Amino acid sequence: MNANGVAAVAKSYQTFNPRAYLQNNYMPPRANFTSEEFAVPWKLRCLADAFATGEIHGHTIIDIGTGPTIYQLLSACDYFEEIVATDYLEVNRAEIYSWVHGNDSGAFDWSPYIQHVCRIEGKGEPWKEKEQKLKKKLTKILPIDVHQPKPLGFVLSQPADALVSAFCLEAVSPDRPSFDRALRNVTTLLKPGGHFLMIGALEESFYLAGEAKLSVVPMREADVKESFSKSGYCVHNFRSYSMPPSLKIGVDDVQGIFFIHAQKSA
Ligand SMILES: C[S@@+](CC[C@H](N)C(=O)[O-])C[C@H]1O[C@@H](n2cnc3c(N)ncnc32)[C@H](O)[C@@H]1O
Ligand SMILES: O=S(=O)(c1ccc2c(c1)CN[C@@H](CF)C2)N1CCSCC1
Repeated sequence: MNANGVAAVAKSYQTFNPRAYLQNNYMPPRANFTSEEFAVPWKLRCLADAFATGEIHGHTIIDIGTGPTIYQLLSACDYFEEIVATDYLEVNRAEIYSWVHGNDSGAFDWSPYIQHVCRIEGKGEPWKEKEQKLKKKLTKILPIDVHQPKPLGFVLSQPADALVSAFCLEAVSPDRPSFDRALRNVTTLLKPGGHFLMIGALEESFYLAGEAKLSVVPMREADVKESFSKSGYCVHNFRSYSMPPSLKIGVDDVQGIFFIHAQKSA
């Protein structure tokens, strides 16, 4: 284990600013919904399409490295009874808590995302209904460390039916072996035969979140597929998106995004 590298990552996250991170990635102009050619609609479409297959359902889904965002949970709402958010930082867990339980004052406004997902899911669901449904199902907001063999400690009594994760493992792993170990660690949280939906960065080496400059292990498509295969997954779907120059504004050096739908061997 690259203990020094993991410790350096943990130190770098101590200055992570959730609001700056949200500003950099989830607010206009970067967060553009006007066309499916943009990154955010692409991500939401990948998740909506995966859940629309009906293959991914059960009682509990765990989001690995939730951060201060909830967009990655919107299409899971109709397929799970319980949604568990997790993050390493208390400041991020507090952002999620504020959105779920707060009176909307000060919490981040996810309504454009909720409205977009209701539109592309095509069920005619009022966005306020989806918002309330997610808030009701998001029952746990837990500390996590993907570099620990038991990332959630001894909190959960049984493995989850599914996992979802967005921009986490590559953003917290100092190198490829650490990424592979982290994937193996979080896989212990998933039941055999369970599904894992992951969105992540391609060929990214850094990103900014306020004062924090975070290192990212650059991943290529082949690296992602190899990691999942080595962790005992069957890859059902892999899609990638190339970042247009207009979306490269200096807050990171991401070149593209990947979406992978993989199933843990039974
Ligand atoms: C790039 S952010 C991703 C946030 C969100 N999922 C998204 O889609 O934007 C990476 C997240 O990983 C969290 N993190 C940092 N170290 C971690 C660790 N050792 N284990 C799990 N999560 C960690 C950070 O606090 C941060 O919220
Ligand atoms: O949804 S994104 O693809 C996105 C969203 C979040 C992140 C990245 C990219 C890349 N850096 C990650 C650091 F880990 C965080 N997006 C990038 C283009 S503009 C809107 C936001």
